[in-house]
Amino acid sequence: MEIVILDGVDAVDRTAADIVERTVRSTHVSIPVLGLATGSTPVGTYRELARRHREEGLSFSHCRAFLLDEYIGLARSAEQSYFSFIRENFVDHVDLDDAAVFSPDGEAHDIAAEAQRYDAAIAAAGGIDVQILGIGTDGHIGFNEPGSSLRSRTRVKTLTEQTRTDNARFFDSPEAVPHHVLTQGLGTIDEARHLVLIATGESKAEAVAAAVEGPLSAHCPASVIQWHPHVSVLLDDAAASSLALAEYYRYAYANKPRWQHL
Ligand SMILES: N[C@@H]1[C@@H](O)[C@H](O)[C@@H](COP(=O)(O)O)O[C@@H]1O
Repeated sequence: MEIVILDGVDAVDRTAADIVERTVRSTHVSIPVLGLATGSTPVGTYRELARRHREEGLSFSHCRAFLLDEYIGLARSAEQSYFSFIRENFVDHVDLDDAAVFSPDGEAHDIAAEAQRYDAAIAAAGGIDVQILGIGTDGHIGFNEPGSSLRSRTRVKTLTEQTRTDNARFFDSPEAVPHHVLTQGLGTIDEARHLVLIATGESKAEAVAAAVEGPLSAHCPASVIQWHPHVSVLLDDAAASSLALAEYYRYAYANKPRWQHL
């Protein structure tokens, strides 16, 4: 696990974009599979990737993408659905084929079957090469709320009131935020080959400290990243402000061997 404390949100966006770009341009991977997160944190990364597409010829036409999660009971066409969110904030601005962008169907009649189908689709694509992750203020990744099994697969979860309140800003009223979601499990996420967790702002500081320096525990689902062999945690100063070993992380990154990528 590498913890990188960067100078401002733009640097976080650029560094996350660098990692995605490296995967997309890799000659070792014929069909790069991207794991996309929603929420406001990765929007700057997506904007930077779209800029590189426009100005630097970065092409996503050979890529596939899988979303982490979706609300249950919200039409895909609703502007708050993650299906719509990822198109508005990323897919519509690059040359990624819309048909190559997959997300759990929160309107499926048989939601348990849909969850299994989604895990199988990720496996059939060869797994995810690079997974972007945000983090909720209660330590969730995807929509894996506290108490999520560390080896869970894609399934239904009930949102905490904290998450519903945090996400109310995207809806007309707090009551409109769905109670249930379909989310990749922590075990599903753990199978991605590279996890890139990004967090900015002071509101994420406690959750980041619990995820990175706390015990590996279902109480803080994001702590599952400690178990993974290739993790980059990209933070601004505010999101890093509760880390006990911040000084060491800065020192280690500043002295990183030049031949080593994130
Ligand atoms: N399901 C998403 C998560 O994937 C995201 O990480 C989290 C944080 O969102 P934000 O980046 O807006 O703080 O929000 C939602 O709950």
